[in-house]
Amino acid sequence: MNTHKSLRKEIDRIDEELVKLFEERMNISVEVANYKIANNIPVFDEMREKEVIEKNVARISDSKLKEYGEQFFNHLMGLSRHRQQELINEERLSKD
Ligand SMILES: C=C(O[C@@H]1C=C(C(=O)O)C=C[C@H]1O)C(=O)O
Repeated sequence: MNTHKSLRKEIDRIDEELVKLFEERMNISVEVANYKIANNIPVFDEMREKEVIEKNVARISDSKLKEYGEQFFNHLMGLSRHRQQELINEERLSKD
């Protein structure tokens, strides 16, 4: 197999793991949304998001990747918040 092909195979293997973890994380976020709905808690928690970024960026060993890691987590949490808001909106509509 040529190098490009074999590297893409490695990326495919990593993506497969990422997708599982992404789905798992988003499903937990849905559970958090249900807790927030039941307890009337806002979706966005700035302090928690700062903690998540700080903790995880510190885990990245390559200093050149830290900025990318920060963006990755910002995007990930943005999607998580978006999904939570979608559920909250659906819940509100179902009560109208
Ligand atoms: C999942 C939560 O909701 C939001 C999304 C977060 C995340 O995806 O990690 C973190 C904080 C909140 O802004 C939470 O409050 O824990």
